[in-house]
Amino acid sequence: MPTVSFTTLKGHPTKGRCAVASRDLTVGDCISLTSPFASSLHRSQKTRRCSRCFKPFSSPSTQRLKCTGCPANGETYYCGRICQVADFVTHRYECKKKGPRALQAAVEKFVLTHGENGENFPLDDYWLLRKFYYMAVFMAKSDGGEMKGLVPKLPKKLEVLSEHECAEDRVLADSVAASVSALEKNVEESDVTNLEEFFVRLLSKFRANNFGVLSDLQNVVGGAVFETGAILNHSCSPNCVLVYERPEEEGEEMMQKIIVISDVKEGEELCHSYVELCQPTAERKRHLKVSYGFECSCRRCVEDPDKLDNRYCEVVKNGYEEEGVKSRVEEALASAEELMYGDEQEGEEGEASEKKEYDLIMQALSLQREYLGELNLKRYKSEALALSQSMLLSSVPSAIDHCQRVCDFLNGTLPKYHPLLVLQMMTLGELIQEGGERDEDATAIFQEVVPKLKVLYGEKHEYVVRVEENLKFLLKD
Ligand SMILES: C[S@@+](CC[C@H](N)C(=O)[O-])C[C@H]1O[C@@H](n2cnc3c(N)ncnc32)[C@H](O)[C@@H]1O
Repeated sequence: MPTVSFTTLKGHPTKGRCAVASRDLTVGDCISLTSPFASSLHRSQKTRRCSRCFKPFSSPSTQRLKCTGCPANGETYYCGRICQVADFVTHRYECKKKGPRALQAAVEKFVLTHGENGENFPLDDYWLLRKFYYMAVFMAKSDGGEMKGLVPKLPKKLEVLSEHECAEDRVLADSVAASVSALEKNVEESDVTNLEEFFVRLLSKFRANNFGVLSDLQNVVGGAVFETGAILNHSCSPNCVLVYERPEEEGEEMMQKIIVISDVKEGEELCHSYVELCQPTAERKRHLKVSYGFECSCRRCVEDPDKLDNRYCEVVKNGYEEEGVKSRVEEALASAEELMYGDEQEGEEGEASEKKEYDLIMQALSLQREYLGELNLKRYKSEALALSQSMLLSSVPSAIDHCQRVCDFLNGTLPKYHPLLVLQMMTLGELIQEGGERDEDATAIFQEVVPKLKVLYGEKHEYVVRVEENLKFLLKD
């Protein structure tokens, strides 16, 4: 059941509405647990997860129901009958056989207006926008059967959310309106007169209010609109984080959980971060302006000019640019990337090629470690790349070294309860345990990580169980 606790809605002079704590809150308090208003799985995940609840399939070919009406390029799978039936409310509009035949053509036309393969358009956003629209249609219909005045009938909470408009939205709205109008003609009579205007508003609401749904490992697997989550404003030093709970029982929905990560006094505003926090102030501000239409005036951006900005580009030894070190670093990294992502090369494969990639990254990294500061973003990126490569190569000592440095970076830049930091620390503990030489260090890390994992993912989550078992094993020795 959706729950919202300990929050009151207030007006804010510059941000529109805001959510404030209605009592003192402490780390770990959950202020909201809600299912999505509309959601859409990313195309890359279509065969791997249930399209309604996003639960991963244990293996690609088993335990999943395929929608027989969907075209080959738009496969839709469900974890079971309950999810399939529940999703039909909106899926019937997008599914070729059961829905309008004009849709496929409309989508294709739409995609073609954005590059040959739709590469200029975030297609996953479009699928979610459509779901959002169909859900709004469904709500409007069940609320009186009229399409007329659909905008005021959008979910009430979203209706009053602040909107921003940008030229990009207008162009996009034009195309969406064209494809949906093709769709409408074939489905049902529509009273929506000015589709373009309608979609500018819909897009503005959508852009400012949709969320990337993250897997437990912090990869984006889909998008969704959550009415409660959408009420929280942004801060670059947030007191809340969002995590997504995957359903346990068949038919349950994926839930967005909002968790308090620092103590909050009654009356204080509750915020989460809309953007990646490990980036310089100017970058965060630019992203917020472009994607959400506001000038960030949070404490970190204004009152406390970011002390991290200098450290993100810190050079600790002279000559990085002048003596050509920078270009040597860039060359080595470009060659590594060419090997990793370029066309398949003849010759070495598998481990030999991975070793070569790793050596090139290390060539760059040894120079970066000598010349750049510990929180320098470029150095951090190479360190993270070297970590994945060393894990591919099953080289535990190198992986421990890189992982430790990545954790040090995240520790210096993220809030203590940030999922990325906590998960990276869990990995570090596991690598050290696997290395077998520093059990006390692994024990100390796990002891620090368990309470944080519990705060973020709950007492019974598989990560908590796993780390507690590791701890038990280490303490037994
Ligand atoms: C998801 S909504 C948040 C709730 C919104 N304030 C409302 O009135 O319902 C996102 C929008 O809120 C506003 N907003 C959020 N955080 C802000 C901030 N730190 N400063 C200024 N405006 C902000 C922007 O208009 C943004 O597009």
